[in-house]
Amino acid sequence: MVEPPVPALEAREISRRYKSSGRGVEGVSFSVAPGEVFGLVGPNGSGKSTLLRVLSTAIEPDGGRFFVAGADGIREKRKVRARMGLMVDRPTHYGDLTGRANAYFFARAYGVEEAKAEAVVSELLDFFDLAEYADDRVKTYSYGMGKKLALVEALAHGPEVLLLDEPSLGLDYTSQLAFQRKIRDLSESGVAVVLASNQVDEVEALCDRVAFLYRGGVVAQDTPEALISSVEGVRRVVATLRNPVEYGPVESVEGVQRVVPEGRNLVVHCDERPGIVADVVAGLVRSGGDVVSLSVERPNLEDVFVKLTGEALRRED
Ligand SMILES: Nc1ncnc2c1ncn2[C@@H]1O[C@H](COP(=O)(O)OP(=O)(O)OP(=O)(O)O)[C@@H](O)[C@H]1O
Repeated sequence: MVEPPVPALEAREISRRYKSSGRGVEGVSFSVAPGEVFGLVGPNGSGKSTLLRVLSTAIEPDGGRFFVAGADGIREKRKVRARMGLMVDRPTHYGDLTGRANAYFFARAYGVEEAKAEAVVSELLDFFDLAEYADDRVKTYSYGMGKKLALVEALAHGPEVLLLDEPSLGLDYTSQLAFQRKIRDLSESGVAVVLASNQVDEVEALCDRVAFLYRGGVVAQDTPEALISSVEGVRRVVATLRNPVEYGPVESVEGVQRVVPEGRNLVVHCDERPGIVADVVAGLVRSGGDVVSLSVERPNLEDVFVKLTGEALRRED
């Protein structure tokens, strides 16, 4: 009989609650195959970072187990750590050292031998357009440069599993493209990637499967296509307004599920029914909105999340 392939990462019923807040994650299970890109999507506070902290062995779960290429995440921490690369959403560095030195020390700490560490770090710094700044002190780096350096560090030892927390948030357009290219290359070479992100366009573009996290638990898990096809009857109306408005009248339009402000846009998640777009526009006008442009878009993962939970992925800050 052929043995089923060993998952690159397997989480079984992971729970971790913070004593002070009583919040965290509860009973989270998923499995990621070698070469698979797996998205973790959920609003602020849904438990993405906590889950990644557990899976990276930074904190122990209260319950459940996890395995990295078969190695037990609780009993075989060293083995698991060596196989994993982690990028946290707020990376910290030694500000007085150069970017190159930071990344080099990281690689050496993972046991990469000197010459190889130097070569790999240079290659990655180059890939992420950091070569020019490689010998500047990190305290002079911008936020985006710090994020790119954290990516270099997560990748330098050649991990089998990559855990990335909001990796492309704060990256400029070119850097986001470089990041996506790198993820595709790594996946082709068999690296499993867990991508915690609320950039739904990027998640749809990169991820083979996605789990939605909500209040510490997984509420749905499937391919982006399957998830989106579950909201066929949903429309996404995006209105650009000249000025921000109180949009209560739009929310009370029949069939409107949720209105989410995004910069100068109002994104209206609504059911598909005859006349709904006209009614949304009327609601915008009643709100005092001066509509600059309006588009009706196909549903995306954000609409799926709204449908499942009644809440938006991104809240107003
Ligand atoms: N150190 C902590 N002590 C107490 N509660 C915490 C701690 N860290 C996180 N929490 C709580 O645990 C829950 C999950 O937080 P977590 O940071 O994992 O969410 P997240 O999905 O990563 O959010 P974000 O998108 O904002 O990073 C939240 O309700 C949060 O308030």
